[in-house]
Amino acid sequence: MYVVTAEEMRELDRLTIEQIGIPSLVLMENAGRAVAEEVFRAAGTGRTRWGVLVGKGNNGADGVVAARHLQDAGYDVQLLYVEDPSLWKGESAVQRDIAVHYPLRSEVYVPGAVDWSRFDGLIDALLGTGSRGAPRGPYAAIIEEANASGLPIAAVDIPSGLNANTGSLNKPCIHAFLTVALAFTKRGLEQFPGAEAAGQVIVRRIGIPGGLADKLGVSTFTLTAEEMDEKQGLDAFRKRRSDSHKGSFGHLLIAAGSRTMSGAGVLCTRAAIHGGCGLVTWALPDRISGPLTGLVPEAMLQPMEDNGHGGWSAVAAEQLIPLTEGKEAMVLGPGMGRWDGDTLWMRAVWDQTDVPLVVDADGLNMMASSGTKPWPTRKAPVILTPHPGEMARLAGLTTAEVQADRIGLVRAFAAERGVTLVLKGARTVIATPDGKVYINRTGNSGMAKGGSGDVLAGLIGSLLAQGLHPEQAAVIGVFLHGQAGDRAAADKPSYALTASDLITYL
Ligand SMILES: NC(=O)C1=CN([C@@H]2O[C@H](COP(=O)(O)OP(=O)(O)OC[C@H]3O[C@@H](n4cnc5c(N)ncnc54)[C@H](OP(=O)(O)O)[C@@H]3O)[C@@H](O)[C@H]2O)[C@@H](O)CC1
Ligand SMILES: Nc1ncnc2c1ncn2[C@@H]1O[C@H](COP(=O)(O)OP(=O)(O)O)[C@@H](O)[C@H]1O
Ligand SMILES: [K+]
Repeated sequence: MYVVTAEEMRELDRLTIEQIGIPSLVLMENAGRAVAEEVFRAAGTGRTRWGVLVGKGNNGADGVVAARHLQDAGYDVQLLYVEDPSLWKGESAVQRDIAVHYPLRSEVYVPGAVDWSRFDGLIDALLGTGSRGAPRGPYAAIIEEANASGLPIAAVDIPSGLNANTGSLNKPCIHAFLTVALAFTKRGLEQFPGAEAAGQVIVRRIGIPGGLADKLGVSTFTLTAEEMDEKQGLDAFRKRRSDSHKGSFGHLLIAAGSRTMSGAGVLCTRAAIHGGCGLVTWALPDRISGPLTGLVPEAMLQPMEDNGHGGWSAVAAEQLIPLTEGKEAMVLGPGMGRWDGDTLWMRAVWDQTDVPLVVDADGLNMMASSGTKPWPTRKAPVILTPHPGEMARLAGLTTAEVQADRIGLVRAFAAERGVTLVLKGARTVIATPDGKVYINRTGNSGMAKGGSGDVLAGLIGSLLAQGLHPEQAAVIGVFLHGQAGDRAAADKPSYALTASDLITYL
């Protein structure tokens, strides 16, 4: 499903009106009716007294249309114009005049003078994709009063105050239980905290052809079931040929684990096996290999030169590099720890191997320690799987700066570095080197626990080793990882979920 920016949405509106010839008022009528239908579906015949907060732009005009349809359905509707509508122009003025003749009841908002107990719910038609910066003047005041009223709020297109492109919230911002996104969902509705402020997001067609988004070059998508099956080939990938053997499904090398973080290696290796690859070799410091023998009986262990404390510092890059021969992919980083000179070590592995590579955790930190100058593009593909803290180190930003515009950041970073980038956290985003971005919707907060990321790295490595394209491996890996979390959370309380459960439910 396409995900658009405010600018893309305006362009899609314009193309539909000017090139296809659908009048703007028709789109508006479709939009307002769709909002009314969704509010009616949510509120039923129990909550029938609705206040509609109307701004002066097209978002407000959509709200007036919705008010008409709700009144027709038997609701008791009241328009609250945020400013005196007598000066309004264009389609807002058209809708205002229709409201007079319809008639709809209306009043002009006076701060502090609204008796909110008159309503069972509110429709937020204050600001949409034409909004700039934090809501000002009476817009700010009415948003604060509406939130404080405790009434359920349904937002038209986006909650007013939301940054439609990033998902960050201006002060104040409407907190809705339902958002009816018109024509396409917006980036800001798909990333937190915007996703929280939006409540349930329902996308309704309003007459803008879906194919127009493709023509315009919209390249951000949510991972729906359709996207997974038809475009990413999830179903096809899951079917294993009857005459296959372990050699058919690739051999993965994992460099992971050290004395205090041996579990990271265990989880990564187990996840790789459950992810379907034929053979897994786990390289680990010699001292910890003894105690771990048998913990993952399906994997082959490759004990490495030990630093005397179960760490990696004594392993020369030249000892790891030959192990990549005959392997279809490598995962490097989970639980490896850090040591003096590890950045150069990592750089040697980067330069001197030609297996597809998944870099996670300490592998990412080793890269970040060399500064923000991009490393040369490898011959074989690279997938980086940072959480926001690791991403901040890689990009030379603060974590807050990373989170402020996750989609914009990953798209630019993946293109600049020529890598596939998986920025983890609720609504993980995946960017490809050629400019596509996918937003994942599976997963839950039960997965916010140490070890979940190690499982993801092993799973993505497993898919790469099976020959999937890096884009497919990253997208399918993230989707299945979250789906496993959701299946586990359906069987037990999410607080009790463990990283090991993710593997069981893959
Ligand atoms: N045919 C179409 O185009 C279709 C459009 N559709 C609908 O239109 C919506 C977009 O409408 P839009 O472009 O008119 O902008 P909108 O979000 O209503 O508000 C802009 C107004 O608010 C003001 N304003 C801005 N920022 C502000 C702030 N921070 N604080 C206070 N005021 C602020 C700004 O005034 P200004 O500051 O410029 O004087 C301007 O007048 C879209 O989300 C969808 O619902 C659908 O019906 C489908 C067909
Ligand atoms: N609230 C959440 N909703 C969905 N997924 C989550 C949530 N919190 C964490 N996750 C997922 O769990 C994993 C955690 O990875 P990471 O932070 O690297 O943990 P660790 O390094 O401890 O294994 C990521 O895939 C992340 O997207
Ligand atoms: K709105």
